[in-house]
Amino acid sequence: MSQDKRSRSSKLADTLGSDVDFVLFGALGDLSQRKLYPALYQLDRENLLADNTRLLGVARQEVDVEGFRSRVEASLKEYIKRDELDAEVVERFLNRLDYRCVDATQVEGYAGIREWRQGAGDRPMVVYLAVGASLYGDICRHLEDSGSLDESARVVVEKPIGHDLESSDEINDAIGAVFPESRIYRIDHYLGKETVQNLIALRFANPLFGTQWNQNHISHVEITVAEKVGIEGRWGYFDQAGQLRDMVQNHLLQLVCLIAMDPPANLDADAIRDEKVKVLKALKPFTDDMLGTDVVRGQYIAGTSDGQSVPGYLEEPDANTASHTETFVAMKTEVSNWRWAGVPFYLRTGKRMPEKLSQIVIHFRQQPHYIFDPDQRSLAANKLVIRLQPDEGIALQVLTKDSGLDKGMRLRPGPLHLDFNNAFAKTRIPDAYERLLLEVMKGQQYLFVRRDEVEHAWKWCDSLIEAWQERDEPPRRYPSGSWGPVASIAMISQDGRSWYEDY
Ligand SMILES: NC(=O)C1=CN([C@@H]2O[C@H](COP(=O)(O)OP(=O)(O)OC[C@H]3O[C@@H](n4cnc5c(N)ncnc54)[C@H](OP(=O)(O)O)[C@@H]3O)[C@@H](O)[C@H]2O)C=CC1
Ligand SMILES: O=C1O[C@H](COP(=O)(O)O)[C@@H](O)[C@H](O)[C@H]1O
Repeated sequence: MSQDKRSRSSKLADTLGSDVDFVLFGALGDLSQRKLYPALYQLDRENLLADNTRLLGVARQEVDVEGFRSRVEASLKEYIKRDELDAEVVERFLNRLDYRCVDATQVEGYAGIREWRQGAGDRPMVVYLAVGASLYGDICRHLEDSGSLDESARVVVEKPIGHDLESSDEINDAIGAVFPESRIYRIDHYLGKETVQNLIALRFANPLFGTQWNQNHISHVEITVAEKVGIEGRWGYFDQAGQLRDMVQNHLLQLVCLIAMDPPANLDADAIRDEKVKVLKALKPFTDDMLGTDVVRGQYIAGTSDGQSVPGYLEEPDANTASHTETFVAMKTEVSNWRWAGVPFYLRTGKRMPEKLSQIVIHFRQQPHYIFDPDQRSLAANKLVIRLQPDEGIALQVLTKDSGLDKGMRLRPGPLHLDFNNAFAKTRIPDAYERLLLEVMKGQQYLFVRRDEVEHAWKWCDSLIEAWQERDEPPRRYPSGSWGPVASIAMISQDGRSWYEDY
């Protein structure tokens, strides 16, 4: 066996161990092209796809296998950096692909999928639903009725699952009628981000933080997920959803869970998910009287992005000019339990902000007795800044003595800084979908969302949506390229605080 082959085999034994048959519904859609093929290619390049792993693309368009492979090759060329495109790996990857034209709503077409699976032996089947959630029920049922499934089959579903608790229950029931929970992988791609997983390591591997992580030592928590992009031509989807359903119900609440949860007994999927559910259950529900003080909804108007003029939300292609859908939301919430009582969690997320920035800031309390210059009192607290993207890293703001003979005991804030790109320079930070696809192939569920998590997240969001609907107020306008409505600054400053924008 060559050295190369040997290292490939041992890597597989550590990570993957078996071949998989992917059946990808929505094989010609945006998600597949932008995220899934590039992620699978990267896994192949890293020798993490076992030799006989195959993928069957499924969509309604009439394309032959060669045409399908050319489309996938074009996606790789568009979304993979040039120096990461290896012709040999591209060819190996494309040879794994096959295609069937199937209308997912018609059971007749599924015979093609069943035939493709014949002779698969004990190779597990992973059905990936990169289609709208309204098709999930039909697809699961038809896969079963056509005899295409076996005990090995896992299903991967994308967010959003429904638009409220009731509709998510219907979708989850339809999937659950065919697949047991242990074989359902609900994606929240934020859980696949390297820095998001790092929250678990940071909190539970460092006693320094473990002992301080509660209302005795932390005064408040900020989570910002700012996007520079607008709605990217997705008016039809986005206008029905809005930023609360698109980003808060899933990604931001998962971040809240990872920050607020108690230590799990171990790293098993259910141990982690049990703790996350406790956080979701403890979130303080919204009532009408909190809308004026604790929540701000915004919608972007025309402005600039990277120095270029960009249209407002209501001027986007296909826009309905009467829409009150929010593209920004800021809120103050609380996890009402022993650990976090009285600690506000300030969340904000919006589209068309000045930059792409996802970061969590943990603000520690001040010392009980302050002995330095009274003018510097506002400096005297530590902050832990966890930068999720871009420029992934962690910075702990500490206070030291300012140097110089004339400075006396003046304080100077400065970061103890861990920049992931510098610290781990030789390691490429993988895209979230690479990690998630790998975990699906390994049959591990800890990075996927369990049904009760989805339900409790919806229950909390529904309380806010109902309060909004009763008030029926238009969102506040904010210019593209700004940090959202001024009211979101007022919301936090009423507590004597401000959004943290340094790093
Ligand atoms: N795009 C993204 O960045 C993200 C997407 N998602 C979710 O992923 C899913 C897919 O999104 P996206 O890729 O953007 O959607 P697209 O509209 O770009 O793609 C949908 C795909 O589904 C296929 N399709 C639609 N109807 C049928 C049918 N009846 N039978 C078989 N195939 C069908 C389409 O092909 P054809 O018309 O040929 O049948 C196409 O390949 C959605 O649930 C979305 O919410 C989640 C996070 C991010
Ligand atoms: O799920 C979604 O996420 C993206 C933001 O993801 P990121 O990895 O770029 O932070 C968001 O733009 C999209 O509207 C939403 O559906």
